[in-house]
Amino acid sequence: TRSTRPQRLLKAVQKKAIKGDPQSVISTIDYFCRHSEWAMNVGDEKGAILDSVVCEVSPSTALELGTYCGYSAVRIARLLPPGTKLITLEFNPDYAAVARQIIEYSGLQDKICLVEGASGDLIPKMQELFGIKTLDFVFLDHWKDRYLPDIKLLEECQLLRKGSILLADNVICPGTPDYLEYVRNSPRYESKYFKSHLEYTKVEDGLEKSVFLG
Ligand SMILES: O=C(NCCCOCn1ccc2cnccc21)c1cc(-c2ccc(F)cc2)cc(O)c1O
Ligand SMILES: [Mg+2]
Repeated sequence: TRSTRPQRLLKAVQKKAIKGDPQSVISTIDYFCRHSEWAMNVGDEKGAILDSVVCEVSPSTALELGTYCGYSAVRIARLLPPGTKLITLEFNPDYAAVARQIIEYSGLQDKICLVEGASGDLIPKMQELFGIKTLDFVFLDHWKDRYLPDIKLLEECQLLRKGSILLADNVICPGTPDYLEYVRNSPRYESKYFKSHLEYTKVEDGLEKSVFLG
């Protein structure tokens, strides 16, 4: 049967990228998605904003919801200080299988812990599974209708502390209206919108950065 888009993206990485070089994996994926087949990676334009927030936060504990093919996991992990790990959660086993191989190809497998499952199931178990108390940084890039319930769950599970940073992809396209309304109006968050474009297109999209105030 026909290969899947993630499998074709993986093949392009294995053919064109330099093994062990995260930047070449990132550039190869961006080239493939711009010139061969669009795919829902955060992309180069929003990726640069993601990079700047990760560098600013320099997190000791980081969570990504929505791995897909591992593009943003590689972007984040390449910037993490030594000894820190990114936990990334993927619901779709086929996406996870491709992401593992792309992460390994980039040489960042020791900085990334990929977990398969649903956010609603994993979040309550994070402290016991990973021996963490709170999260310094969360990148939301999974089902858009799960952003709001999941940050409420992060609050309930005491996984956020004063100063924890949430960065949400796709707040315009496909859009996360209930999440935006909440973080922009809740006294417990200070929010800022970074205007950009949907990956590899001219369509407006953006990232919302929200600081938990405790
Ligand atoms: O849908 C998107 N992402 C989500 C994937 C499933 O995530 C499922 N998923 C991953 C962990 C996880 C954990 N728990 C539950 C569900 C969980 C997504 C979609 C678009 C997009 C924009 C315009 C279009 F015309 C078509 C698509 C762009 C993006 O940047 C996206 O991120
Ligand atoms: Mg996205």
